[in-house]
Amino acid sequence: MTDLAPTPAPHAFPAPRAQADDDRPARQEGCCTVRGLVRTHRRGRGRRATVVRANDGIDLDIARGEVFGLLGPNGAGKSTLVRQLAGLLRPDAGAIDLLGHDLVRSPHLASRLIGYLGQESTALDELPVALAVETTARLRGLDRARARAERDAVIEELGLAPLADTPLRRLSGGQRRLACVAAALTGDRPVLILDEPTTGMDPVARRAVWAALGRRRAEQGTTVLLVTHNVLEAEFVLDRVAVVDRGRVIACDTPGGLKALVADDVRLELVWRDEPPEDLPVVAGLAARATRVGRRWTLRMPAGEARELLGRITGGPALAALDDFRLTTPSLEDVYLALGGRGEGLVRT
Ligand SMILES: Nc1ncnc2c1ncn2[C@@H]1O[C@H](COP(=O)(O)OP(=O)(O)OP(=O)(O)O)[C@@H](O)[C@H]1O
Repeated sequence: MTDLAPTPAPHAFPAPRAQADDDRPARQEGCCTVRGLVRTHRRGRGRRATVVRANDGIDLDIARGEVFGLLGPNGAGKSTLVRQLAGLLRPDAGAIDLLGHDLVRSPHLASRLIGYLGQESTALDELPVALAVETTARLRGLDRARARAERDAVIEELGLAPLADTPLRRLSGGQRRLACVAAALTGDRPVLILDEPTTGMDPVARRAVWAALGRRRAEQGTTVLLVTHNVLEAEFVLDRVAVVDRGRVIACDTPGGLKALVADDVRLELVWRDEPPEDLPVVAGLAARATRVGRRWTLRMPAGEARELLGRITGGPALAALDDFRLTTPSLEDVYLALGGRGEGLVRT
């Protein structure tokens, strides 16, 4: 497949309140400020123990009403960061201000301000979906009538009505995740922190989640902090994104602003039927520059060079070894690679 056009957005969020005309959210009142955050984990026991610097001096500024993302591969330090913001993990050093509160000194305040969805949430597994949502709402301080009203609304909103009476442990992975998102959305929290909320979900469920978050942002000014390693989602749903690698923020901007860093380039993807024919000079010349995932080679280069290369590949013997190729405008993944990030942990579907 050849595709020179940018992929269309599957879902566009409603604009945040007071958004500017360009795609850059207007600078609003601060929601969360992080300065110099350091958190280490000890791995192993005894003399063999090593220390992992999971967050290595993180600075962030998140505005109210913003949908802000943390993008990075496995082990980059995203969950460690959001668990500190949610008051579940104490930083070794640094400061976190959330809506004017010092969360390092008073981590217990986080649970009153934040609706948090962690990567693993098994606490609700034995409960039917409706009761899990209602219980979460009650735990977050809603009276019974309001908790039930929120339960019914969010179950409807996320299309969970047919599963309302099914215990979470009997659901598929994606359905279970959707039920956990439903629970996380209850309780009118001004800030939602969701760690890979759409993992395992089909496109319909994902769209329902993005719509629900967009609605809360548009109607209540809710601030949303999302963790993802899905570069496509990051492009479509986030106002701004911090690219995290090895415990550090290596870039932070709007998806458009980040992509401008590599705007003069295009991305060339080559999918080989079998082993790439590296004995052919044109292929051998690309081998060292390509990022390889299985039989897929990805390269970023100026548009003219890509056209010339494709001409040589498709006009010569290399064509017989080629299963598919694709020429596209750069994505956040290209930005990530250009910044020195490791691309193999990122998801593109
Ligand atoms: N409880 C822990 N004990 C020891 N090491 C940990 C612990 N939690 C995280 N780590 C390590 O800290 C680093 C950052 O992990 P973290 O879970 O924050 O990354 P992540 O970006 O959220 O990854 P993923 O996308 O896989 O969820 C990794 O090297 C990880 O192995």
